[in-house]
Parts: sequence; structure tokens; C-alpha cells
Amino acid sequence: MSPKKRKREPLGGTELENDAADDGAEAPGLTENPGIPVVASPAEKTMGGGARSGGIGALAEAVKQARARTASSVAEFKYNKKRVRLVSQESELEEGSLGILYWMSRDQRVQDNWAFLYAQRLALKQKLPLHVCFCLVPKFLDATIRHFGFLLHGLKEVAEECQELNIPFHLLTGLAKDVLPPFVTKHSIGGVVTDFAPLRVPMQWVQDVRERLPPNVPFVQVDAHNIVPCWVASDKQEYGARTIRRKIHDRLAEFLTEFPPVIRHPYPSTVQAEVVDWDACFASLQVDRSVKEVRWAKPGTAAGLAVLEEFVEDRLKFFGTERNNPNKAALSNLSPWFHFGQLAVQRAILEVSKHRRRCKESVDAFVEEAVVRRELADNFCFYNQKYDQVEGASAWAQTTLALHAKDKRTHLYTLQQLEEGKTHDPLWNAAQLQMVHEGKMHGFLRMYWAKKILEWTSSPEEALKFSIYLNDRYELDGRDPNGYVGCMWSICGIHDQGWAERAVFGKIRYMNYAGCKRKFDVQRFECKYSPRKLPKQPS
Ligand SMILES: Cc1cc2nc3c(=O)[nH]c(=O)nc-3n(C[C@H](O)[C@H](O)[C@H](O)COP(=O)(O)OP(=O)(O)OC[C@H]3O[C@@H](n4cnc5c(N)ncnc54)[C@H](O)[C@@H]3O)c2cc1C
Repeated sequence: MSPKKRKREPLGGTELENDAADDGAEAPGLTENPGIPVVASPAEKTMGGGARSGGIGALAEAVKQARARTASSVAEFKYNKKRVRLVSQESELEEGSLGILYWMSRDQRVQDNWAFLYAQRLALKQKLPLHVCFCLVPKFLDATIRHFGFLLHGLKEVAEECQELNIPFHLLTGLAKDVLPPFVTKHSIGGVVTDFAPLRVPMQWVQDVRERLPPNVPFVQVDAHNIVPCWVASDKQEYGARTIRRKIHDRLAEFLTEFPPVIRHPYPSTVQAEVVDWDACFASLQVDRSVKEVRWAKPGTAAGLAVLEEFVEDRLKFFGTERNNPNKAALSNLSPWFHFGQLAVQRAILEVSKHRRRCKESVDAFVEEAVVRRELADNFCFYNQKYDQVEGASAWAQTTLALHAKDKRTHLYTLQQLEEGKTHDPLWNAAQLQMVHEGKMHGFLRMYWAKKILEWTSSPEEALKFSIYLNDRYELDGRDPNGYVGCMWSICGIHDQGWAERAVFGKIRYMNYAGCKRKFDVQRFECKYSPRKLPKQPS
């Protein structure tokens, strides 16, 4: 007997593309936060420690009030459904279901999360319980304990927040395709909402789940990471910042809005989430533990908001003029929290934009980096399946690199020499060691660093492979569209133009040591990250 349809509530697709609101310690573990062991970092201070306000920061409180002023809940909010796309064939919820599930993946936060909000909206409208799950894979693309530690600490905070909001949080262990569909069936979940990541592994996870979910369960995806949803910003791979910039700016009035709050859920579930033993979970991970967690970046949304607050107060004023100076504290340092979705870029932009009158140049530059460049990276990975291969580059770049493939290299280094920072170039070595020890290389140096790998390895393919390997292994923000695009920009000229032709690089833009010396005090940086001053790492 086919189940009776509940009040028809579509979950995505064309019916939703309608602006109007529808009616519708010592032991590695997580007990201590942040987890240990950690790298003794040379960074001056811990980011996100909340030291200034000793607990909940002024910004966190102001943000809470702003959400509350926006709407009493997402059910009363004019939700822009262009953020949502239908993944399943079925688009309507059936009667008899016992809950809505948000499968959290890229966007690991409760508030300021359009996917979480959409799931709660459905649950409120249907008067159903809301569940959240995260599928923890014990191994992911060579991520190390540096990454998993940050992720798990953040999730622990998510779980605690969910509990306060009467929303069971389920940590499922295994690949989503194996654990999520059985969960849906067992608990009679009526609809599934997930977030969006353009990289091939998470895209495949979504496809696999789609194939295994019961056919009568609608499944939608919400772009909760970008301000302008990736599929709205453009329907094709863009040439560069110059072609996507206007498309994004033209849509900001529509999408750069305040968030309503995720509220305490009024429809409790009879299904209780299993209590997560976070320490056991941490201990059971089968990951490389030699790349240590870092102390300067405290994981979690609260810490991310505190870093945002510090940035706005202390560093934003320098961002416009000093962001290319690695000796100056001018950057936001927010990329780890953005990467793990612990902080919404949209929240950062809403806050930073309030200071345009005080520091226009900085605010405009920050919007360019965090919105235009970042969303361009998502665009590239979404529309180009070869986003991490030389074949993914433009024809002109592939041709010029091929023409110069046999050019004599002045130096050739092995992966191990590069990894240990043992090249002839003290600036490069310092940048490499900054990344190894602190988990974050300065943004300006990332370009120089990757370009030198092209210069000192036997082929562009090898250069790309080494740079992605090192970036993903050591950068806390690694395995991100920004990282693949950063390496592809530096080595394969994507989103760039042809420059004067030279050996090895062909027409790919070149950078050199002398250029860096003109920009900042190179010696000071080299001195700070000299191997003599740093502990031996990784062990
Ligand atoms: C070779 C190379 C590798 C890179 N690897 C990564 C990576 O793995 N993960 C990552 O998030 N970024 C990467 N980037 C982009 C950029 O360098 C970092 O986002 C930035 O340094 C992070 O520091 P921040 O948050 O202090 O940046 P800020 O300068 O404060 O910028 C704020 C935010 O804007 C975005 N942003 C800044 N610069 C860029 C850019 N060039 N492209 C896209 N988005 C940008 C980031 O989300 C960043 O957090 C890479 C760039 C290059 C050239």
C-alpha cells in the first residue's frame, strides 16, 4: 500500500525557485579544548581564546540579538529558496514520517547556517522533530590529526549546542552511503537536507546517498558556504575574477542578508542521540598523528567569532595596505574556521561591512578576497572536474607549460627536501616551516612558495602534485577549493593571463626573491622561521 502524502511540501527544485516565502590532557583527547598534543607555536597569541571578554564576546552577543531581531524563527522568515536544489527525484514529504534530518558535512556550525535553517524550517512547518547527523570517516584524503582534531573539537561544540536546542545530534561513523540511509529508514525520516561542497569526494558522497535513500524520501542540498549560491552566481566555469565579480556583486543585495536564529526545537523526538564519547572517537581515528595540532587556532564557532572580533578591532585597518606583508598582523586568519564551516563567511562579511566608513579600502579588499576570490574557487571546482590537474588549465597555459617542459631547471628538489625546507632559498624554507609548524602560511607567500615548486621540480605535473600534497598535509585550511585553485593559479595560470615568456614558466606569471625584497623585510621573516628557532617537527 502506498503511503498517503502529507500536506504537499516540496523540498527543492523548480517549485522552490521562488522568492516568495512559502507556507509552507596528556592523552590525546577532546576533554580539554583545544586538544593535545599541540605544536608549540611561535605565533604571538592564541586566536579565538576569547581573552578580551573572558567568555562570550561582545560580538557574539550582538550577533545573537541581530538574529533575534530578524525573525522569531526561520518559519517566519522569507527564506530564499534559490539556495536550495533538489537532489532526489521525489520532492514531497510523505505523511507518517517522524522527522527531518540535516546531514551536516561542510558547514559545521549551528547558527548562521542556511542548510540547518532550511531543515528546521521544514520540521517546524510539518511539526516534526529535527535531527542532525555528521558522518565521520576515520580517514579522509590524507588529513592528519591536525585537521581531525580541529574538526572534532568543533563538532563537540555543535553537539552541545544542538542538545541545548532540543535537536538530537548523531555522530555516525562510516561513509555516508553506508550509515545514513539505514538511519533514515530506521527512524522514519521524511526528508533529508545537506550542505554543499564542490569537491569530487563530497559530491560523490551526495550521489551515493541519493542512490541509496528510500525513493520516497526527498533529499535537497543547500549552499550554506557561499553567500551567492554557487549555481546562482554562474552556470558555467568563469574565466577569472573579472568575469564573476559583477555577477556576485549584483546578487549581494539579495543574498547578503542577516540570518534568522535556529531556535529551540518545539517538537521533541522520541529517538535520543547516542552520547558521543569524544575521547574514544579521537583515539580511534586511523590518521597520521605526526603533524601536530596547532595551539594558536582554537577550534569551534565561538572561537571563530572571537577571531572575527579581534580582526575587526585590531587588524582590519591594516588589511587594505599591509595584507601582502608577511611580517605584519593584517590578515583575518579566519581561513581554518571558514574551511571547516565553523564560521559563516556571510557573518564575517556582515560584520566587516559595518566598518566601511572607517576603513573603506580594507573592507573592499576583504570582500574581494573572502567573497569574490573564494566564490570563484568554488565556481572553478564545481564546473571543472580536473580542478587539481594540469589538464584542468586553459589551453594557452597547457601549451606554454608543455613547450617549456624540457627546459633546464637551475635546481631540482625531491619531495623530502621540500618538505623539510632544505632548499637554497631561505625565504622559501621559512615559508615552508611556517606552514609545517603553524598550519598556516601567509597568503602572499603561498603564491611565491607554489611558483618556486614549479621552478624546482621536473615537470608542472610533479609541481602540482607536490604543492597539493604539502598544502593539504600541513595547512589547517587545506583540502579546500581555495587550495586547489591557489596551486592551479600559481602553477597553471588559471584565472590569470599570459605574461612575458621565460624558461620553465613559459607565459605563467613569475615571482622572484628580489620582488619579495621590494615588498617586505624578507630577512626578518626568514629569521623568525629559521630552523634554529623552531622545534624539530614533524617527529
Ligand atoms: C598556493 C596557494 C595555496 C592556497 N591554499 C589554500 C588553502 O588550502 N585553503 C584556503 O582557504 N586558502 C588557500 N589559499 C588562498 C589564500 O592564500 C588563503 O585563503 C589565505 O591566505 C588564508 O588566510 P586568511 O584567512 O588570513 O586570509 P585573508 O587574507 O584574511 O582573507 C580572508 C578570506 O578570504 C579568502 N581568500 C583570501 N585569499 C584568497 C585567494 N587567493 N583565493 C581564494 N580565497 C581567498 C579565504 O577564505 C580567507 O580566509 C591558497 C593560495 C595559494 C596561492
